[in-house]
Amino acid sequence: MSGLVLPIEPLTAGAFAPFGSVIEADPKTMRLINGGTTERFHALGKTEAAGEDARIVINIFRGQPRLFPYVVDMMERHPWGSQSFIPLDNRSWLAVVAQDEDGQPGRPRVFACSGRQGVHYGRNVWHHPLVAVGAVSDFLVVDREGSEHNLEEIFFETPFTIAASSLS
Ligand SMILES: NC(=O)N[C@@H](O)C(=O)O
Ligand code: NI
Repeated sequence: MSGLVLPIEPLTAGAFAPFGSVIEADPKTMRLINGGTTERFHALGKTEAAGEDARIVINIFRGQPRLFPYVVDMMERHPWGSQSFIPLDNRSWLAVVAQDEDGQPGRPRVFACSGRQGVHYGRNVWHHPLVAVGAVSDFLVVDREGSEHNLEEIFFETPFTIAASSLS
């Protein structure tokens, strides 16, 4: 296996806070609307789209399942906007993020996301492209479209490995 084996951590709002937010039906965010017939879990992610002609777009990403052990050899970030991933198939998946260290991604952290947990990556936060697990999986993806180039990729000299998905 290539390089350091990365542990898989449970996704919690606190652990993920340096990278963005967790998109889930958290009772602390809930407010009743529509005459009490609907629970609104409010502002789970604060989208950002910078640049003259920038706008937020809503997409569906159909991800092929990654094979494990999976080699994390690169990270990316979007300097001009945020990016949010919400699973549509109620299938567990992995979110891989890293702190910025002088313009480079630090050691990646791997979070196990349930099929009812999405994540919101803040603007310019290092992350690995979508890591679907187990089967082809659809995700609702909310991110930024605009004229500026919105993708920065860094490849590690020494890659990391996710040994096996310990997802149920
Ligand atoms: N390229 C693209 O839109 N996908 C990545 O940004 C990703 O994070 O999966
Ligand atoms: Ni991305």
